[in-house]
Amino acid sequence: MASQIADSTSQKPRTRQKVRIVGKIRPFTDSEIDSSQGLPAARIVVQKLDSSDHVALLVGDQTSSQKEPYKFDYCYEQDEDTEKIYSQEVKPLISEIFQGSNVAVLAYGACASGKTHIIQGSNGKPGLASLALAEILSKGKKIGSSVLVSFYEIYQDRIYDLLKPKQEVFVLENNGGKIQLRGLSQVPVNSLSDFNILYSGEHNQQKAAEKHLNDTRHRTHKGLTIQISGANNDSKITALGKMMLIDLAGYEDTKRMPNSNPYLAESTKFNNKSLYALQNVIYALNAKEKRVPFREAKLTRILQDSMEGNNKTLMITCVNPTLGPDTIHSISVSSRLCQATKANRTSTVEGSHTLSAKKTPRAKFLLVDKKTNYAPSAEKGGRKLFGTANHTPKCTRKQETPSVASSEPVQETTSTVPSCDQMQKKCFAISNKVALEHVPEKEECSLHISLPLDTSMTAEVNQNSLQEEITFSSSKAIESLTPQLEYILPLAHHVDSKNIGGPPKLSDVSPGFVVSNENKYSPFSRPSPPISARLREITNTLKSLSSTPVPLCVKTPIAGNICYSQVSREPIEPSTPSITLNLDAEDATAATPREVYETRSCGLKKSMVKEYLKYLNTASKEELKSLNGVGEKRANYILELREESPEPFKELDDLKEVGLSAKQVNRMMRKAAEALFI
Ligand SMILES: Nc1ncnc2c1ncn2[C@@H]1O[C@H](COP(=O)(O)OP(=O)(O)OP(=O)(O)O)[C@@H](O)[C@H]1O
Repeated sequence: MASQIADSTSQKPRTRQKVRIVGKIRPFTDSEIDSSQGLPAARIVVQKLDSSDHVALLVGDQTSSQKEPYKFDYCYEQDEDTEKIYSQEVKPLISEIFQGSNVAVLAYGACASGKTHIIQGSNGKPGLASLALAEILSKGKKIGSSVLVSFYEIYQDRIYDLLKPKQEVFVLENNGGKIQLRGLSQVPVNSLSDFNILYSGEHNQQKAAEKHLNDTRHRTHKGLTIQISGANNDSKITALGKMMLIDLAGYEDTKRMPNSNPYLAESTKFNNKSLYALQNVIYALNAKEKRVPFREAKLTRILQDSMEGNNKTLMITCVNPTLGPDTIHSISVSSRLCQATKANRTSTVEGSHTLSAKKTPRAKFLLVDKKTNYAPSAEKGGRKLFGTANHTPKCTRKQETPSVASSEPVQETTSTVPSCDQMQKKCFAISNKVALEHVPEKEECSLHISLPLDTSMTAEVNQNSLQEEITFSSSKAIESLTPQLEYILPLAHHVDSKNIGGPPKLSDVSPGFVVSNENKYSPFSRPSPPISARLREITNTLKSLSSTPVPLCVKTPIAGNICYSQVSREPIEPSTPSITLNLDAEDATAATPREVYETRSCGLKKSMVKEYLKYLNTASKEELKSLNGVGEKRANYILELREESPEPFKELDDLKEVGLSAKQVNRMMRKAAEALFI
């Protein structure tokens, strides 16, 4: 092939991306040469871009009129063989796995672009798998570690063990977030010949040269995992790093496929969906996005622990020199992944690659398959309505999250309203004081206050610091703590309203009187009520903020020095913590009704989100289907996720895993909130 290497341009070297993307142009095959009656004309040119290895691929007419070429980290040309790719790209990664890192090597491209040849080898030439394994075995022997291999394929988004026929493999996430493949066999390998027997054994796929184009079984993703194990002092096997090599299924535009084989079209659709998912992951990693959508497909789930963190990934985009539309698509996608940044997430998708931009619709680059319920990306940079449930709440108006009832953008304003953080600190300060001080017995009385379910404050304070009693030693102390009490007392309303009809007022709190809550709730003592009921409770509390509190504190005379109350209350789910206050606190700071309102609203939003996520993590299929935006398929997928991980939804962002966009989540939560006011 005639290729030109042009001199470097003025372009600066690009920042190193997380996923390295190189191209490999395969040589023309005999049949291609035969059909063109001689060596076909070169239609692809590799141009060096800068002093680093970065290159541009000029394809077809672009050689003469190219404005923006397809950029790659590097590209191997037709005459460069797999050994060269191995020594330049893969061998340097092997030392990393001996230091505990994981590495993924992916062969991506259109059908017949040379992916299997690169990974598995063909025509007597070894592929990357054998070359890497030989090196790993030799290194491993030197340090006394052993090598285990697994071999699997992903067919229609299901994983099968290729070393154990018909054995399905399940991706699970343990409590520590580690990915585990249940049912996948790991076979110890001591020599390259052992490996070759396994690799080309009867369970293995057909070799590249023997593939039948109409065979659906060869259109699968095929993965090989080489795991290194060491022995620690207790002789327990300890896993070091691993290398995953994946021969991805070829990308094919299903619209161009003949209708004759519906099974083939179906499996191709699955393959493409998982390829989109993979592209989304690579894009997110290279653009250093906060959220990487590993859960979109089994393929990406498997790769998660080899791609995230400091692990390294190499993607080799195989290029068929005949340059069909699928090859152009693969080149275009790879180039964009290579240049992924947060800023060009949307702007580059339309791209200026005239040739591909028209033929590669934006949706495909955004890698969202709208028909799929499990592979959506919906990365639209949408505003979060509620923020995330497990973040420290921020009540100042400098937040990005509008209120439940309003979808108006939140203005950034300066305000004296304290944040939830500040309020929490106040409460911590109060409770800490109690722990330190002994109140003179004669003057003491107790105020037991249970906070409503999961206010922002209780979530943080409950488990560690709060006591069951608030003890007042004198009227002076009550005065000094007035601002805090104004904040805390209304919180008792949630519990108290059932029996005493309203929150205690400040005037009820005085030495010699007790306001108490005798209930001892445990959040785990009984099943949670339906989410609608719980949300209604939250809303009631919110409503109470806008109404004048009714003085309904129960006062009981002091018996001796011990203050107690006989207020009977129904236990209410979930547990509401009690707090202990000391009125001698000297560092009391002001809390205005506005502060109270801001703080509580923030807590309510957080509570609502938390309850909603808890519901998604525990509800039955039918219950899930009753939610706005959840149908049969999505409910099934949620159940599937719950099988893989005990608590798949930890924050609102996780709902994107089931194909909900930020906008949909926003709508979902708003609907839930609205329902409470009907
Ligand atoms: N570097 C190479 N040198 C010689 N022949 C090659 C090379 N790469 C690929 N080929 C040949 O090209 C043909 C297609 O290659 P291969 O089967 O590896 O493609 P593929 O991308 O894996 O295809 P599919 O997507 O259908 O699985 C094979 O006949 C293979 O032998």
